[in-house]
Amino acid sequence: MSETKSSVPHKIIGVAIIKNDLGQILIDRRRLEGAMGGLWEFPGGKVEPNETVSECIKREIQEELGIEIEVGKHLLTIDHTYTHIRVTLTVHECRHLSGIPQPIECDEVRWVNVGELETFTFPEANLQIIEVLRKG
Ligand SMILES: Nc1nc2c([nH]c(=O)n2[C@H]2C[C@H](O)[C@@H](COP(=O)(O)OP(=O)(O)OP(=O)(O)O)O2)c(=O)[nH]1
Ligand SMILES: [Mg+2]
Repeated sequence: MSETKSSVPHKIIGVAIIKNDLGQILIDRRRLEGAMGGLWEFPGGKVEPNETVSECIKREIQEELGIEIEVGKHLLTIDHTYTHIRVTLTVHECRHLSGIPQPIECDEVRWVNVGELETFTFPEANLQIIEVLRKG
């Protein structure tokens, strides 16, 4: 008998590729304590019950960074299984509207050029996102 079902929890994550007027992208560094601590990521978080992915992204970005964004079109979806969790990253392009990003729920935030992304350490699942952005 083959074992095909994974027993780790599965979460749907809304992920924002937020661009400013200079074409830079906003990244944040996850808190040192906790899962994937210290790694850089694109802002976002878990989709709550009765919430669309777009609603989730807008809410998470307001909660985590204190800024207003416009959630734009879907860019890609990545399904990835880590040792303790399986995530489905639903990635949307977003536009920065107002506010200066604050590291409210993370250690650091930065605007970076697409070409600089490879110099930061991201979770494994992000390699595909960065590849798409570099080609974009
Ligand atoms: N936001 C975000 N999460 C990512 C990225 N890449 C990646 O593997 N993840 C994973 C890390 C986590 O397992 C999961 C995001 O969950 P999270 O715990 O940060 O969710 P959250 O913001 O709702 O946080 P919390 O309220 O549960 O603390 O997705 C990414 O680029 N951005
Ligand atoms: Mg988050």
